[in-house]
Amino acid sequence: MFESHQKEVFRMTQGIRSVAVLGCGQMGTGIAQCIARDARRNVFLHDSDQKQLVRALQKLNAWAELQVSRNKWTEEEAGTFLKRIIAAGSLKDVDQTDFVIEATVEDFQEKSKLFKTTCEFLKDKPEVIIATNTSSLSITRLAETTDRPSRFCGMHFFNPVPVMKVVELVRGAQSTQETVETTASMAQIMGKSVAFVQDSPGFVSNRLLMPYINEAALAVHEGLASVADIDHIMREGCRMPMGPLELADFIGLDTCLAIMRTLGELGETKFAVAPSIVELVKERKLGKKTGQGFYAYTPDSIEYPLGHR
Ligand SMILES: NC(=O)c1ccc[n+]([C@@H]2O[C@H](COP(=O)([O-])OP(=O)(O)OC[C@H]3O[C@@H](n4cnc5c(N)ncnc54)[C@H](O)[C@@H]3O)[C@@H](O)[C@H]2O)c1
Repeated sequence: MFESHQKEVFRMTQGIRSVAVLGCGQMGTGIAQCIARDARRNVFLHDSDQKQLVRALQKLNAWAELQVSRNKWTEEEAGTFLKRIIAAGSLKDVDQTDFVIEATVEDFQEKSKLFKTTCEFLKDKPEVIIATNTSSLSITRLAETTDRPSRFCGMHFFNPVPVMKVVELVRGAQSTQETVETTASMAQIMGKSVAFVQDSPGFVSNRLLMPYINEAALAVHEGLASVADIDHIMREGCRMPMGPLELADFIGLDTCLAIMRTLGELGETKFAVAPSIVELVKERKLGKKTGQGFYAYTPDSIEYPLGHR
């Protein structure tokens, strides 16, 4: 049974030799790492901000070096891993790939603009699946902004990608069974298990997680306790691995705010966003990635480990 499933995963993914990752912030970098490390495929990294691209390559290099210095990999293994990672000269290079994973900002207009251009470059490759790592946006509506709604679906990874083992797989109204199965197989060769969820704001994870984070931010706003004490209570009293506010900083407050606004589409007043989150985002205090959010971070604490074997 297990063997026949493995064979099927192999069959679904054998034609996929190169994967494009669009957007290489914290999620895109982690996704690229799993494609090169676990799926053993080439990965084309693209970002509209050259600095982010350089930063992603530096992180992946540093991670490979760490594997060697800890005797987990030989120099040759590290070299093979790094050879699979290619900085795309431009978005046009997407035409050299067989599968696309989008991980740019959580903004419907931005993502749909990017899909439009991506599809122009992919016009001779209608078979290529586009998967989006959106945390909350409608897969069906995003699919409609592409030229291939049947070959589009949601592939929601968790942060940090190389460490977290599950992917929420979200089918759009027009996604075919083959699209879903191929994407699920891709997730599996990247070392992830798959949970199938309906296309609804925030899917399952963020529908449950964001109200919790928002409530913690409201508690700060109301002066119920300090940021550190709220996190301490939830870590030590409720056995959460991270407190809600450090988790919000880790995710990125801009991403949290965007997700919460999408949850507002559910029409429930319980999703009214805490003023402290809106204020921090206005001040570009986006959490760990900018060095300041609910907490302040020193420059060397901004980098997080990308997963150790
Ligand atoms: N942060 C999390 O915990 C988390 C978890 C799961 C899913 N996500 C989702 O993943 C996506 C990315 O989140 P992130 O945390 O990596 O954000 P991030 O801010 O770290 O990175 C976003 C990257 O996208 C790039 N970008 C923006 N517009 C672009 C464009 N038009 N073309 C190419 N690149 C572009 C930015 O330069 C940046 O490097 C979002 O949709 C988010 O909701 C985030």
